Amino acid sequence: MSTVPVNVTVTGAAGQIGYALLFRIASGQMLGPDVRVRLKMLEIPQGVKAAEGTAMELEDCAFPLLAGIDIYDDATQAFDGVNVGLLVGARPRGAGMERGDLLAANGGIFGPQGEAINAGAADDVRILVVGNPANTNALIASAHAPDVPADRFNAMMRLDHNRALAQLALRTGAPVSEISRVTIWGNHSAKQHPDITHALVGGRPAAEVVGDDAWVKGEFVPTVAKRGAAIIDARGASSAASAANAAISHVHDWVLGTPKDDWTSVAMPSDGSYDVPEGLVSSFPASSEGGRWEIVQGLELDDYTRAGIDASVAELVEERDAVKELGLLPAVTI
Ligand SMILES: NC(=O)c1ccc[n+]([C@@H]2O[C@H](COP(=O)([O-])OP(=O)(O)OC[C@H]3O[C@@H](n4cnc5c(N)ncnc54)[C@H](O)[C@@H]3O)[C@@H](O)[C@H]2O)c1
Ligand SMILES: O=C(O)C[C@H](O)C(=O)O
Repeated sequence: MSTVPVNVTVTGAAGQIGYALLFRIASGQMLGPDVRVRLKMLEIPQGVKAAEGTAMELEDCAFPLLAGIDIYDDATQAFDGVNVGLLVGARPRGAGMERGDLLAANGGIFGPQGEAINAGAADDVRILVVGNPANTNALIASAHAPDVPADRFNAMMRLDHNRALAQLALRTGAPVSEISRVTIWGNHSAKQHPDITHALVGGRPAAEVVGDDAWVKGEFVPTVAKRGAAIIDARGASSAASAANAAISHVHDWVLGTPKDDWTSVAMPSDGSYDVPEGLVSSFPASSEGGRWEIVQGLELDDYTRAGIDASVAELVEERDAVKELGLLPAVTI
C-alpha cells in the first residue's frame, strides 16, 4: 500500500455526482486497490453542511485506503497540493436547455479554480472537468493555469463513449467486453460525433456486424448524442451515477493505462491532429501509457465522419468566442 496518500480534490462534493463519486474514489476504484487517498472536498458555503454529512458517511464506511477528508469553501485551499482534481461543481441544465446554455452561468467558476490550481497543484496534477459545458470550462481553467501543462486538463467524454458502447452492444447482442475502438469526436454536446467506422465487434468491423448504415446515422448517432437530454427527461435530473462511473474510469485509465488494442475518448487540448484547431479542448480517440494520453493517429475519416467532426469543432469555436466575449478567457488565449 502507498505510504503518501494521493490528494484528490472533488468540487461540487455535495451534489448528486459528488455523492455517487466520493465513495468509489475512497474505496480504491479510481486509483487502484493499493493507493491511499486524501479527499479534499470543495463546495460553495451553502453546500458545506451537506458535504459534512457526506464526509460522515465516508467515515462510516471505514475505507482502509481513506487517509483523511477535508472540506473547504475556498478553492485555493482545496487545490493546495492536488494530484487529481475532479471539477464537478457547476449547475446542471434543466429540461429544454442545451449544455451550451450554461456557459454564462458556469464559466465564471472555472477561471478562479484554474488560478487556484496554478497556485498550489502538485507537479503531477491531472484535472478532469465534468461540469458543463465541460470542454469549454476545461479551456477556461487551463487558460488560467499558465504554469500547468495544458495537456493536464481534460474534459469528460467517457460517458458518451460508454453510451456508444452500450448502444452497440444492445444492437448487436455482443457483450460490451467484445466491443473496441469506438470513438466520440468533438464536443460533449448534442453535436458530438459518435463514430463506429473503426470499431470492432468480436474482432469484426462493427459496420459489417451491424450491416445497416441507416441505423448508424439515423438511430445510433442521435441516441448517443442526445442521451443526456433523454435522462433528464426520464429522471427529472441529469445523469449522476453514470457520470460518476465515467469519471472514475477516465482517471483510472489516464493514470494506470488503457487496455492494449483498444482506446477511449478523451477531450484534451488539440495539438492539431485531425485538423482540429490547436488548443481547442476537443474529443479524440486516445490511449494512455505511463500516465499520458496519446491521440490515436492515422485513422482514415470518411466524408460523414469528417463533416461530423467539423460541425462539432465549429461549435467549440463558437463557445470559445462566446466566453472570450464574456471576459472569461485571458486575452492571450487561442
Ligand atoms: N461531462 C459529463 O459527461 C457530465 C455528465 C453529467 C453531468 N455533468 C455536469 O456536472 C455538473 C454537476 O452535476 P450534478 O448533477 O452533480 O449537479 P448538482 O446540482 O447536484 O451538484 C452541483 C454541486 O456543485 C456545487 N457548486 C456549485 N458551484 C460551485 C463552486 N464554484 N465550487 C464548488 N462547488 C460548487 C453546488 O453547491 C452543488 O452541490 C453539471 O454541470 C452537469 O451538467 C457533466
Ligand atoms: O446532458 C446533461 O446536461 C448532463 C450530462 O452532460 C450528460 O451527458 O448526461
